[in-house]
Amino acid sequence: MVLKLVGAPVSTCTRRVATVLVEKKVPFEFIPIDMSKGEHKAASFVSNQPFGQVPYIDDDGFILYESRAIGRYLCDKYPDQGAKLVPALNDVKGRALFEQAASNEYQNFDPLAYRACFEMIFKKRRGLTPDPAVFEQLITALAAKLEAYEIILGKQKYLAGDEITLADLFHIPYATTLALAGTDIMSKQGPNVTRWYKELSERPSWVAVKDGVQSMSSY
Ligand SMILES: N[C@@H](CCC(=O)N[C@@H](CS)C(=O)NCC(=O)O)C(=O)O
Repeated sequence: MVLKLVGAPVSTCTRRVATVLVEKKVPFEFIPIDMSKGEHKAASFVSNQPFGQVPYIDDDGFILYESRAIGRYLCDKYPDQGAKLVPALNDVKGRALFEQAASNEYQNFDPLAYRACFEMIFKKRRGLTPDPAVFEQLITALAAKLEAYEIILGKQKYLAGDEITLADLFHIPYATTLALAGTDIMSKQGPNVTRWYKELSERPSWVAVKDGVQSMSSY
């Protein structure tokens, strides 16, 4: 049975998963959830995603949520299909460097990037008033983190080495949404971050889903 991706077409986390599905060339059926109607809080949804957040996948009855966990699952299930994205299990050092880079995304990049996007974009959707001063503080803090990225990416092509991994791809949804929030931080931090961000934002898997996820029946 074809894998089902249950999510919202332009949610950042749903598009994170869809990007990996496209990278791994996994056909999927997209089941859209209308968050404006609160469908993600309905009992039928919460029975599969107890936090009432999109997305989750239904892989022939196997239910999994958390976008990054889904990405890892897809790479483990389809190691020889599509882009590799995660070092092999027996590549102990490669695996450790991948997890180091993935932690950077989750701990150093995502909290600040998410809050900056929340301040200028998501607040408006909820009828709240953005605070540009808070946004600027967050962007200043994020710029300090990106100074470390500039050093890392000056020594290697990607965050975990010279091969692209999930750790790079996981950044794309919020890195690109930052531009919509009104900052060019990803393009002016330094030549290495600029080069890395440009490549990620133009990656075909992201281009295929960035304007809204749709089912993919074949590749
Ligand atoms: N850590 C979760 C976060 C999921 C998440 O926050 N999803 C957002 C949309 S991108 C959501 O459903 N927000 C609604 C809510 O939290 O009530 C993941 O990576 O899947």
